[in-house]
Amino acid sequence: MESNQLQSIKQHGEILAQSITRLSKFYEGFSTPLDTELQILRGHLAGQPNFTLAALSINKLNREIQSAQANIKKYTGDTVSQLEQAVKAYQTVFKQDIQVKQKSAQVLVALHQPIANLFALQALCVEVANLFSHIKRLPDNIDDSVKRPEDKPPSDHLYKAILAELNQLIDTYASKLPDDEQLANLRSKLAEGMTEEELLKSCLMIIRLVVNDSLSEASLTGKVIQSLHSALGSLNKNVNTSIEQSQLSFAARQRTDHQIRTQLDSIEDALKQSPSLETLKQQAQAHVSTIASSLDHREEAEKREQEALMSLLTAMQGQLVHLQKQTQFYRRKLAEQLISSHTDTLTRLPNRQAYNDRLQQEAELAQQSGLPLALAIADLDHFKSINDKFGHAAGDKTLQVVGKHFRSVLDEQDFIARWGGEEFVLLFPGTDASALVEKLELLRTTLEKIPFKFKEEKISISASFGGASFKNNESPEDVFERADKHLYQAKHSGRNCVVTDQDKS
Ligand SMILES: Nc1nc2c(ncn2[C@@H]2O[C@H](COP(=O)(O)OP(=O)(O)OP(=O)(O)O)[C@@H](O)[C@H]2O)c(=O)[nH]1
Repeated sequence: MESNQLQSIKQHGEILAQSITRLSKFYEGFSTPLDTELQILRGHLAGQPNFTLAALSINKLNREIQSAQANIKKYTGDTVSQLEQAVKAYQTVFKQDIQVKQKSAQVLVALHQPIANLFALQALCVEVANLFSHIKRLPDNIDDSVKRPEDKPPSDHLYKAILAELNQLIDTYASKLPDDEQLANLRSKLAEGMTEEELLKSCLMIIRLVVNDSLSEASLTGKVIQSLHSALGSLNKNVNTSIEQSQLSFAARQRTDHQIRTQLDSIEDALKQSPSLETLKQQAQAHVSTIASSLDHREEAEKREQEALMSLLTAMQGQLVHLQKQTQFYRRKLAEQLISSHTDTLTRLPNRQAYNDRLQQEAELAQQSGLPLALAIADLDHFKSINDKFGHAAGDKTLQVVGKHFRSVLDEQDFIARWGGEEFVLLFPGTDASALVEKLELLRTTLEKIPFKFKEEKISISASFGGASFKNNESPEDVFERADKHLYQAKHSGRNCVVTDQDKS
């Protein structure tokens, strides 16, 4: 009997351990503590399962899942910064409108508050959407002083700034919606230039896209997290129920064992004290039948217990499968988001966000190791004329070829990202000031040799470079500013040249 029971517990433990193994595979790499805890849980379920320790382990797992929310926090941060960009652009455009100015300022304050959860993010998105609903009143509301004649595209600083922001937002969404015609049209119209009214309408379209996307991301991620929590909660509840059942069955078995022992003691007493063989026979029969009935009860109870345990394990297995599916979906989604949020859609190079992340890493590494670090900005020369002369598609193609070329010339450890427009930003770990000049010269000279041909016309493309090396305790912003100044000098010295800190001294 005892061995039957052991056998059954062993089988159940094995089923659960198998499910946990599958779950571990899906979670693998998601987070190291999660991997470790799943391994511990597998240990508790291997051989003779220890449900008490397994319950503790599942509680820990619950906590680890919660820490996955830190990732969500990062995505929340990205969404908030996109919303902030959009609100700022909107605020600048409607600067004449006091009401908009006040409301935008309120929304910006709200965007700077800590965001407790995805629902709070959703509320912020709704707030931004409400703010932008003002644009519906655009034709009556917009100040005449900011209107321009239809045929004269505006070219002031503000217009350029909005254009750059819009281009960046379009890049972000183009990868998510590659077949969106409206987005593709908008991209080419932006490159051709547009009136302020058209620009405002484009702003509205992109803003709607950002808000809708943020809302759907927030609700999707919220649903997944909720589902993971509820699945782990049910699992935990089931393990606790199983422990309670085991305790109850143990007590019941103890009671039956006690009854059997009492009956056996009574037989022994009867053997000693019985006056005749006939009486002894009768007493022994009565005791044997009581023992037989106790054993029957015990067997039935064990069968019931086994059935209950089996159905509990089946339910747990179902929950684990559900959990696996959710986790797989969630991991894929996170990976996709991470890649698309760090890649420039046109050149497939890392984008500005990726550059910011990498810059932080490289600056920290350089500080720890004491190795040199340099950065540079590359800006194509007279790029506008390529667009003007050969069309926007030729301009796009040029950016792709140049991006690919720069990447192929650079060493593996060097980093390049598209900063925006016709500008690229580069990081050179372990590169000192003179090596920086050599590397930038190599990029420059090899670029001008690429044979570009548009509409049968051979043209040469060149770029200007501004480079700077990190000095002790210098902030990345200061180094970037210096590189930018050097780039400005390069442009004003006739273009197609490299200017770095070395040229200054
Ligand atoms: N085709 C294409 N053009 C772009 C893209 N992003 C920005 N541009 C264009 O790049 C041009 C940049 O022009 P400018 O800032 O005047 O610079 P430039 O003509 O290179 O002149 P210099 O930098 O002074 O040598 C503008 O016409 C933008 O419309 C893009 O993704 N594709």
